[in-house]
Amino acid sequence: MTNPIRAALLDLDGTLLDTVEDMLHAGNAMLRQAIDAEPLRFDDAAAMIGKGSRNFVERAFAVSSGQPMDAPVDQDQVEKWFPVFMHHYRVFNGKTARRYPGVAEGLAVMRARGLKLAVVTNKPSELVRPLLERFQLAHFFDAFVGGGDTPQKKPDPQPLRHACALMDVALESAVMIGDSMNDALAGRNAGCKVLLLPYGYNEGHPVESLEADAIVPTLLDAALWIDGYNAAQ
Ligand SMILES: O=C(O)COP(=O)(O)O
Ligand SMILES: [Mg+2]
Repeated sequence: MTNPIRAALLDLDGTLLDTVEDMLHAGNAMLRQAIDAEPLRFDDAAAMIGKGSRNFVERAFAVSSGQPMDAPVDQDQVEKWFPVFMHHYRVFNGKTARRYPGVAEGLAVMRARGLKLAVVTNKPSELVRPLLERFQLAHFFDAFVGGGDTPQKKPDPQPLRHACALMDVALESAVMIGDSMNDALAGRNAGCKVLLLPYGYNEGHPVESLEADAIVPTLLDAALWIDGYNAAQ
């Protein structure tokens, strides 16, 4: 029985847009106010992105006090300063971000083939559409699922299920395209195909070490991989 791919679920940070500096600036503005700490470095911030903004704030406090990023931190402090981080994040959202090569081209090919497209990101939901509009990408998408739209975030499959329900597509007919273990695990757990891009943020777990149907260099290559897959069905 044939089962062509009818929908693509796209991760945002590290897949569509390079957003490290937005998060780095917001994190450092918060840390300056909270504990007058040494600023986070670019490489630290890149490794800390993946499990949503509250987790980024926890990691910011851990790293700025010289701990490994997933060391336990004072949750009262996180509770207090998370809204301050979000205030700065709203201000910086998209200011220093950039589109990765092949993104608009890849999305255009997927749309031309009739695929439904959703963004499935752990970035807080309120920031998702304004950011994609700023980069002229929002119009490609049928659905937007961000952090807070489902009780659980990636790597839980919940947000992928929600996106497929919104688009009326079976999970088995969808491919999750992302940059990290959160995307790979969520995709596998949901029963989707998984494509990974090597240029994003992987929390120290290179995409080569993750379970996927393929690693593709750009989103345009992802679109061509889907063409090849569907032609073979
Ligand atoms: O906000 C994050 O931590 C990661 O967002 P992403 O799911 O779009 O990679
Ligand atoms: Mg990502």
